[in-house]
Amino acid sequence: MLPEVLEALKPSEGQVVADGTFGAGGYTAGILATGAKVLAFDRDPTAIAAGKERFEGEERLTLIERPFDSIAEEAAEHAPDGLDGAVFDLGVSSMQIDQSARGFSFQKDGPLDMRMGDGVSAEEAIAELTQDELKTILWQYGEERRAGLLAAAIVRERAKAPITTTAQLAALAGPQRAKDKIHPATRMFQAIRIFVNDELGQLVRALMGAEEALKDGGRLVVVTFHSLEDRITKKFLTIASAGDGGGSRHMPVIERPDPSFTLETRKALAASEDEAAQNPRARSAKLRAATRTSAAPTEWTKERLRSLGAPSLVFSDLQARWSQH
Ligand SMILES: C[S@@+](CC[C@H](N)C(=O)[O-])C[C@H]1O[C@@H](n2cnc3c(N)ncnc32)[C@H](O)[C@@H]1O
Repeated sequence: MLPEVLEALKPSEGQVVADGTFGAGGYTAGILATGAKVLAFDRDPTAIAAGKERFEGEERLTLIERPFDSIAEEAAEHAPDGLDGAVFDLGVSSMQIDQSARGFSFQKDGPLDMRMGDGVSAEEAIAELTQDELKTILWQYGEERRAGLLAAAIVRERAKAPITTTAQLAALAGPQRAKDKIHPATRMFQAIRIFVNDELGQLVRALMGAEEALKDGGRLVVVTFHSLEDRITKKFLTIASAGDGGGSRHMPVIERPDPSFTLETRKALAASEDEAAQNPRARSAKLRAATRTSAAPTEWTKERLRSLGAPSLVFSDLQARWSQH
């Protein structure tokens, strides 16, 4: 969604923009072409190494091999006057999915890894988590209706032999039948990948970090690929821009007196028909954008988000314990 991202970010010469998800550098190249400087993050060392080669000698680019929840800290160092923009193009890159050795894909057999950067592998998680913990992960991060059944199948299987490959794990979900729109292992793989990389915790902290790091008038652009990411982003922007996103009988809207963002997209933008036709992944992409106001960041947003926005697992001891390994 590069054209839509650039339209929303509006980068220009002399500005400093963070690309939270450098990947193959497509967005970074588009931003650099406007004359802006880029602070680009990727937690994947291979993405950063390829980027150093591709952009060798580019003085307006700073490549940072760190998770993007460090955005406020890095911006304080590299852009002390604040960022003019920040973009997050969430999820895994096609480079990562296509390499079977990274273990992201159930379509190709490979070691059960799924790490974007360092940390604990999916193999270790699958070997050590309890059946209840597995069930919670599959339910909350995969919205998998068969969470209980699959957690039990994993525990039964690993009692016989260690689960070390993507094919072994995928087989537990059963074969794809003609009536299945998606492969039955899709949600299980999504859930474990999100858990292993603490993807939703990263997102929550990055949104809070962007609130801190963007200057007055700075643009925030987030491209999501599944409903959990989109819900958190939407909730955050609703909370930060006006109220708490409540409004039900159980959860009245609470207006924030000093909104830190103004919404640029009330409804998320989708990829163009052309892009969706060429790139299947783009079909589920949703872009949301907002502009930072001059209001100071507050703990208020964080507290409302915690109580309303994300699956409870994001804030749990279980997730914290495993992401600190
Ligand atoms: C969808 S790709 C980005 C593609 C990029 N926009 C481009 O034009 O090539 C996502 C990238 O973000 C990285 N990534 C995902 N989550 C991250 C995080 N929390 N911190 C840093 N990098 C992350 C992944 O390693 C991957 O390389």
